[in-house]
Amino acid sequence: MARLPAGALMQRAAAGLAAACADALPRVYGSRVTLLTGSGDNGADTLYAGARLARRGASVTAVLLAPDRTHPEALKTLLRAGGTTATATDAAPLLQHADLVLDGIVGIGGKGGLRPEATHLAGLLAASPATVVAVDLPSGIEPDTGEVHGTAVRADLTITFGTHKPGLLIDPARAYAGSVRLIDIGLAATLPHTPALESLQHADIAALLPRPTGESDKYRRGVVGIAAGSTRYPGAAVLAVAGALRGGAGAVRYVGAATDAVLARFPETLISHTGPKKAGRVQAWVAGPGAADDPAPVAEALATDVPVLLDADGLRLADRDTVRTRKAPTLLTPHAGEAAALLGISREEVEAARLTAVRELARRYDATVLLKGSTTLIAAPDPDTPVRVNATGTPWLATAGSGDVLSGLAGSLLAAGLSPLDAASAAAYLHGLAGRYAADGAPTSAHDVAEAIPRAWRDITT
Ligand SMILES: NC(=O)C1=CN([C@@H]2O[C@H](COP(=O)(O)OP(=O)(O)OC[C@H]3O[C@@H](n4cnc5c(N)ncnc54)[C@H](O)[C@@H]3O)[C@@H](O)[C@H]2O)[C@@H](O)CC1
Ligand SMILES: Nc1ncnc2c1ncn2[C@@H]1O[C@H](COP(=O)(O)OP(=O)(O)O)[C@@H](O)[C@H]1O
Repeated sequence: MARLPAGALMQRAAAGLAAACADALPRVYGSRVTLLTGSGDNGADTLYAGARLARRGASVTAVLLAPDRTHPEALKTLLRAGGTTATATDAAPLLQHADLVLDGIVGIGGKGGLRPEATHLAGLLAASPATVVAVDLPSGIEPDTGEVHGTAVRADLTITFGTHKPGLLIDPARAYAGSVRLIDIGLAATLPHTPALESLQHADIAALLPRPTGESDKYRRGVVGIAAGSTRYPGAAVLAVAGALRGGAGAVRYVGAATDAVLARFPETLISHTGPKKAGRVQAWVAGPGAADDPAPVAEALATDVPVLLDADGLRLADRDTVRTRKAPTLLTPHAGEAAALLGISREEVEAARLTAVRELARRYDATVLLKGSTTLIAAPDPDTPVRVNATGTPWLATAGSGDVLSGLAGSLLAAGLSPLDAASAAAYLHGLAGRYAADGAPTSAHDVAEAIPRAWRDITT
């Protein structure tokens, strides 16, 4: 992100910060505020905000990480307002007895984790009962990727300026930010034209969802083929069909070994007793959930000229060169473990660097990739397309089979004519919202999530 000189923008940032701190304190007058002030503009923000709080009667002390490189004007302003300074060696009692701590060690200029002195302060802060407000972003997280290298500040509240940074949206860094409040300081004209990330909201998703018209019939609305399930895992087929039936396609066609289980639950499913190749008219295939070790249906689906979504076993069974060279688009929907296997790295490495992982998979497979988990990310094969971060969801979705529901839902949207990027984005959004409704603060099941999809759809579109 381009950096701008201080000045008016910094004053706006400081005003917003001071107002947020005042909201977070029972009262400003007489409260004890400690500033963790680094040598950059992020530190200067704390000094200007601290000056505003000092003028309102707070007792404000700035712990200066680099006393000789502190922003001189900002420091003068704090001192004039009655604030005081301390060095890092005196920080322990100041942090322990503060009501509120403003973290301005580093902002968007901090890369590669905190340096030792800052690490020490972050450790002391973790043991403090004070409310921690991070300036722009919590110090120590990687602003542009959401990675965390070593110790980082854990904030209760982050006041961010102008735009959300990727690190505030992607785990693991996201978890360090607490609640995030965006303040508009007039940066819009200076932000990059194409963002690195985008996060679709209700109205964006509503505009993508298919709507039947007077001319619609089941074939025009799209037929989604589900090649899933096995004698070992029949439930995966049932759940993928459950998701597909709620995804906007006009019909769901099933091929596989779980016909009886699928029909028992969903008699409206069309059944084909062949593989995908001869199954009849289908506008998009979902291949892989519960497929166990049979590569044939996956290979047959990939040999068609319609979009294919590969999930679960399908990811393992598919041939990478076939995916890369097919003409019709492919959508991959791995969780972190599956992504790790495809990339030849560990699950932990994927979870620590989700943005890199999803981009790399999209590049290697020349496919759209939806990486599931605590932060769901969707990357298109074109590296210049912003990665999408899903805004809905709940950890209650981490329940067996909920991924199968997602694959059916996304496949149905593909069959209805959405591009892989839009189908994946809309499916993740609906699925996350349905997960929240189904769970409502208590454990839920994949089937409940599927049944909550229509409510999520209605909420988005009405
Ligand atoms: N237009 C803008 O971009 C605005 C930026 N503002 C603030 O300016 C910040 C960016 O300021 P800067 O570019 O000066 O950068 P930072 O203040 O984020 O960090 C740079 C300073 O931190 C030190 N540092 C770097 N990495 C470190 C590490 N790992 N551990 C400890 N110290 C480290 C460096 O020596 C450098 O002096 C934003 O985050 C925001 O708070 C606001 O004032 C509003 C306007
Ligand atoms: N910690 C989490 N927070 C939010 N959502 C999660 C979390 N863990 C998993 N999920 C979501 O739950 C679903 C699980 O899918 P998946 O791992 O494929 O399960 P399964 O293979 O059992 O169907 C995905 O939509 C994923 O994004």
